[in-house]
Amino acid sequence: MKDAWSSDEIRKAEEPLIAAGEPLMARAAYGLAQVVLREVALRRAEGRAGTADGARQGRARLRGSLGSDGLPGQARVRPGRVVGRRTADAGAPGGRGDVRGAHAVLLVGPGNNGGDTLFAGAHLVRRGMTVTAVLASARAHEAGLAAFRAAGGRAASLADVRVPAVVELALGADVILDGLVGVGARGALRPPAGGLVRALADARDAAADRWPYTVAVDIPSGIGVDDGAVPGPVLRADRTVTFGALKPGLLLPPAAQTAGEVELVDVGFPASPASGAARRNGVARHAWGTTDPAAGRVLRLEPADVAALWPAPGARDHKYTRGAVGVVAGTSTYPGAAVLAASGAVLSGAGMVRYLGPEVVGTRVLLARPEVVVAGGRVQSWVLGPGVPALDPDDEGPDDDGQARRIFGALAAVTGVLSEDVTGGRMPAVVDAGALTMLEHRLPPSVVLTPHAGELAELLRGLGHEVDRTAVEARPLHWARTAHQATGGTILLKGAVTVVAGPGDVYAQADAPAWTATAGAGDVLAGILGTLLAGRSRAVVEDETLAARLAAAAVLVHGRAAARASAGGPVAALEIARAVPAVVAELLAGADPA
Ligand SMILES: NC(=O)C1=CN([C@@H]2O[C@H](COP(=O)(O)OP(=O)(O)OC[C@H]3O[C@@H](n4cnc5c(N)ncnc54)[C@H](O)[C@@H]3O)[C@@H](O)[C@H]2O)[C@@H](O)CC1
Ligand SMILES: Nc1ncnc2c1ncn2[C@@H]1O[C@H](COP(=O)(O)OP(=O)(O)O)[C@@H](O)[C@H]1O
Ligand SMILES: [K+]
Repeated sequence: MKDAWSSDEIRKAEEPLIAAGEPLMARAAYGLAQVVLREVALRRAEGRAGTADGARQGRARLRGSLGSDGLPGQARVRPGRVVGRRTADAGAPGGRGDVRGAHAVLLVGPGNNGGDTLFAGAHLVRRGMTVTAVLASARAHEAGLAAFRAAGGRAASLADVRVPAVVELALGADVILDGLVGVGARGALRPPAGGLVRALADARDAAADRWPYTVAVDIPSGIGVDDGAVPGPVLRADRTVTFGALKPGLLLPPAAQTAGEVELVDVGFPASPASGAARRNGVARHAWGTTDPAAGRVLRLEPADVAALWPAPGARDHKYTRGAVGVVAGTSTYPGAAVLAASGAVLSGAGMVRYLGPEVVGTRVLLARPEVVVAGGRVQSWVLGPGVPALDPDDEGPDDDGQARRIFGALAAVTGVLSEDVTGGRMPAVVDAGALTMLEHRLPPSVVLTPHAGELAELLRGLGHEVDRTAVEARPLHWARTAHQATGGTILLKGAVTVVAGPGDVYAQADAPAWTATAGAGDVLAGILGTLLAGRSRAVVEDETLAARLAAAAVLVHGRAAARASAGGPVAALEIARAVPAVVAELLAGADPA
């Protein structure tokens, strides 16, 4: 599990170590320099191994690895992907490659983030690189600047060289280090750093793959460290080298999409933040109800976590103990969603899937998945709403084949409004698509709402918030938490990075390739989640934080299945469902089904 520490927790971790004289900055700078040396050497070596044109190719390969649209990854790299922990002085794999003559440009701010960058720059100079530091403020870290100059680095003030000249300098470099601000940043980058970064970001967009490899120091300068916002200009990085612990903004959208691959340098922090034990004992729950973006941890599940959560059957299980999923999805106009949701549920291993809906749709579901029982009966979770039109209060007789009536009935049951005798009682549910417009009662956290940004904006508007899709995309964590507080339900906000917010920790999952953004993919996810909730139905009702964990697990499996089905190319929603069994098998076997 990836665990992000807030800027306050970073400070609290640093204080005793600095007081004890631990050389944190030296470790950070050394680790940063090793990564830069490794990446520069790697790209050079790749170029040299090529044709007679190798030298030129080598130079081209030193350039950034983002797509021409600027988004990291798209089909190639998952946004905000976090690569393994690396100790500052271990291995130094890049240390042995030839980097002589390569040119680095350092963007240096006034604080310790600039200090890290200058000390790292000194290492690069000593390894034979030509390094130019652009000092964006009147102040710079004194000892760092002295060490950099003593090593032979050149430093120029932004006030003297001006922004256009820095852009030219950057375009001619092999690698750029963004050390303007780190965890001490507050709000959008102010002038002159803000203007410099805006110009560099524009130049990066225009230059596309001719832009130099860009490394963010600790964080991409200008992101919201704790909430993942992008309040102003940010120079997107190919790689972020972060110190001591991950920061929430490196996991959360939209900031995570500016970080490239994230690499952690161990500077000697403890294994968990100082407040971690207290938070795990429920302080986050007490803090719940505030809009403090730092309340609750920001986590990312990894394959081993999902394997531990997955309700794999034992020898004594039978289909009823494993959980039946009730699916209310699709209408005669939109029958496909029913097939996709039911397939997602069946192929993730439900004991049984029951389908409730018009006969014509039930027939199609049976044709695709003969395992489905097209009849009512006891279930352990509901999947409500895929392919069901939104409720229109002005339309007296919606053309929904009675699906809204069925959904209202199930929602009354899962919220405890109807008695157990009639319906089976409180149980977990997935509320998707049209069912998101049918919420009448306060929800328990065992009900997981699965909107995309547009649907969440609509839901929030119905609750009196002035918000549109763009606003939700700008602050997904904030709006997911707001919706959780307003409805009581757990919110799974879909996107390239999916955010899950419930009564406790927040999950930010980045498992799917961009090809997943295709009609019907969300219906499959609803089915997968329905199976996970049914498999642990009672526990989900009893432990109010479990639904969010299972929701994050469903997102991981869905994303990995999409990646497998895509194999770098287009993917159809039903193929995502078909890839689920192999992904689950690999997870349970302890493998990483990347
Ligand atoms: N304290 C330490 O010994 C360590 C700190 N580390 C580094 O130190 C960083 C934190 O250092 P600092 O606390 O000095 O803070 P930063 O260097 O992150 O930034 C603070 C400086 O930036 C300015 N600033 C803040 N917000 C700004 C904005 N929106 N626009 C423009 N300027 C802004 C402030 O006026 C201040 O001068 C970490 O991110 C990390 O890189 C690492 O070296 C590990 C050890
Ligand atoms: N850019 C992206 N990269 C990766 N996954 C994405 C991206 N955009 C959307 N997704 C995922 O694709 C799925 C789309 O679901 P949704 O919008 O509900 O579609 P539908 O309702 O048609 O099934 C979600 O799982 C979402 O997280
Ligand atoms: K930075």
